[in-house]
Amino acid sequence: VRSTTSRKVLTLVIIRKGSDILLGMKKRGFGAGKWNGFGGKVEPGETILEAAKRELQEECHLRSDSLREVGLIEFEFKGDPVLEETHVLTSDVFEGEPKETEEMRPQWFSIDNIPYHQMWLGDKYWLPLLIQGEQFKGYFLFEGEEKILNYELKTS
Ligand SMILES: CSc1nc2ncnc(N)c2[nH]1
Repeated sequence: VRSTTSRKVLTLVIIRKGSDILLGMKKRGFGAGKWNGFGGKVEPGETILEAAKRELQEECHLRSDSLREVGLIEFEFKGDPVLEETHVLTSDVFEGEPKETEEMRPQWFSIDNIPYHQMWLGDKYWLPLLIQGEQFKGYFLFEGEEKILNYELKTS
């Protein structure tokens, strides 16, 4: 049993186009300097889906009405009692062109050229499952941003 005092609910959206995926270079704040999916906190009164759509629009000006939740990942950071409950959603149906914002610089990556060395360490474990169309549940225990102490990952 993992005794954490609270959970933060986050979304993480991966948009696909053929054999490419869209990632954003985080320009400031938590995770700055890493390529990541688009997303952030779920506000009170928002559903996961509403939050994911909002963040996608805010962070790169894409609109999608067909986001599907395909993964649930718990990120824990040693020493930090808040557990990040991250809902991973994806779609290949969207409108608009990705636009750079203050938060994120978007870029398309071929799925066989994903910049894992510039991403969160756990991504190389679960992102391939998303690309293969699997549903998954995971738990990652980080120590700082550059070390994974333990992880579990299963397809469901
Ligand atoms: C959307 S916020 C976020 N926190 C994360 N922690 C670890 N790995 C990630 N990919 C993360 N994304």
